[in-house]
Amino acid sequence: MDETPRVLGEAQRVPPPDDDLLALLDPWMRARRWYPVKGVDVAHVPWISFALPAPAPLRIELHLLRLVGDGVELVVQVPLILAPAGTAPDAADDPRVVGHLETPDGPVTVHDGATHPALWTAVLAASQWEDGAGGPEPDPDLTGGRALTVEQSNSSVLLPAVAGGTMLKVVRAVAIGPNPDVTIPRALAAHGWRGVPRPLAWLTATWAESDVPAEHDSVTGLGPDRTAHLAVLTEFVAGGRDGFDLACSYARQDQSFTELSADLGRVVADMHAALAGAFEPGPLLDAGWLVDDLRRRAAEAVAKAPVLSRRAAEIVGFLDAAEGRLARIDAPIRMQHVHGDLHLGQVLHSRDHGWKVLDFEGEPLRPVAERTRADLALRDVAGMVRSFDYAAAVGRPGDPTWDVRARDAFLEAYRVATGASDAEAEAAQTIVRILALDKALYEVVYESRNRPDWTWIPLDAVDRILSGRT
Ligand SMILES: Nc1ncnc2c1ncn2[C@@H]1O[C@H](COP(=O)(O)OP(=O)(O)O)[C@@H](O)[C@H]1O
Ligand SMILES: O=P(O)(O)O[C@H]1O[C@H](CO)[C@@H](O[C@H]2O[C@H](CO)[C@@H](O)[C@H](O)[C@H]2O)[C@H](O)[C@H]1O
Repeated sequence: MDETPRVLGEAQRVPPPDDDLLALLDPWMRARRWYPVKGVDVAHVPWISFALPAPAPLRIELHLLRLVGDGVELVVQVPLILAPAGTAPDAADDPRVVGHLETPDGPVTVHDGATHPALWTAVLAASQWEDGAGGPEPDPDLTGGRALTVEQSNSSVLLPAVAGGTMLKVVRAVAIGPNPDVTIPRALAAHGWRGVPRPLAWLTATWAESDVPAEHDSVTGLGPDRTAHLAVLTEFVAGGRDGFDLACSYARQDQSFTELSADLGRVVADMHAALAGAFEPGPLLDAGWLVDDLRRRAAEAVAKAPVLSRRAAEIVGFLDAAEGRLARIDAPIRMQHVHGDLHLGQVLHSRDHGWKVLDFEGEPLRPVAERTRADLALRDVAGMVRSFDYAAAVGRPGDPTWDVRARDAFLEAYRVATGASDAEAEAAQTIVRILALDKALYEVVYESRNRPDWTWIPLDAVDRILSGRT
């Protein structure tokens, strides 16, 4: 095993995009599914850029741009392939083509790098590989390789012939510091938990203190950490079906989901046990901290989603009442590492392997520090509870109790698997209900920025929870 860390640094730096390239990227980025702040008025500020070795006449550039403005301060990665014009694909309406540029070397077609085999090869070669994962092959077999087009916050590429079948995730919203989607699955796999596909390789970028913008703030986390993961390669879950698609199709056919959701409850309990074993334990829950945090997050959601403003007073009232309920909880609740954005779209089901859990990045709209802090395992439980509601809203089952039955089966299996005492189970019920509101508020912001047609789904839930219904 090559012990030399493979990281992008000073030696790979290239100039950031010029005005022409920026002008091309500007509208293109805003229209991408992964663009994290749709409809928000932000500027695209070039930050740092790297080049990867590329076969002539191609150029491979990874641009990190800051999205700044309107309360937003994020970093996104835009990997590009620059090819002489006339090299296929070239059609302006091809989704893989960003556009065309005149350069001193002649006309160039700019490709979305995440969809281009030359980038996949270059990323695999520049990545650091897990011990025993085989390491980069000089000429990886990209047969069957394809960029996924499913809804997602990052760009994923299926590479069926690389390392026995892998998924390459090209990170879009860059987490500053070690990305939890690399560190957590690695730690879980090392701990012996088999419920997560094993990360095999990852691409890291580093920069100098002088690159950190003077006006940075705590939102991006641009500061002491000067590294980020730009891509991660993980084992492919063969035959894995996206849990949200699966649940929606069960709902559509009015087929009960209780058995699968009970299995999922057990897997989530196992995941929490493995996370508790793989990482240092967090502090005991301080109800005062939780209420303050809920109030802050709710205020942020109200500020970001105008549709929530007329519910602001009710939300405050709900949290005031929650404060009293939380203060009455006796059972000690230990905080720990959690998934952070658990929902049905983050789990894959296959006949051979049951449920596998993906994407430990946490909620992509939150600052990294908030995503990696010790938290309540019940936050993941609440995330899944919300997801059964989404599946019912999309799948429209004939049975009006479809989601309640799926949810209850999940909660009961989780309770049994964690061995919760009666007092703990009662406390959990209270907390999950409160965290379900927190999640639904986050979802209203997420949907209004990404899928406005779906905003009604979490908004209905907000209204139900505020009015005391489930
Ligand atoms: N290891 C894997 N094996 C099989 N499919 C995967 C794997 N990782 C991701 N996928 C598929 O890609 C989709 C997006 O992956 P995910 O990690 O959730 O990315 P994002 O951060 O973009 O949401 C998943 O819903 C799943 O369908
Ligand atoms: O999977 P991501 O890390 O990209 O998470 C974000 O996008 C999710 C949607 O893709 C969003 O999840 C919401 O929609 C799901 C159905 O598509 C549903 O299962 C979830 O319960 C619901 O929260 C997630 O909130 C967001 O962070």
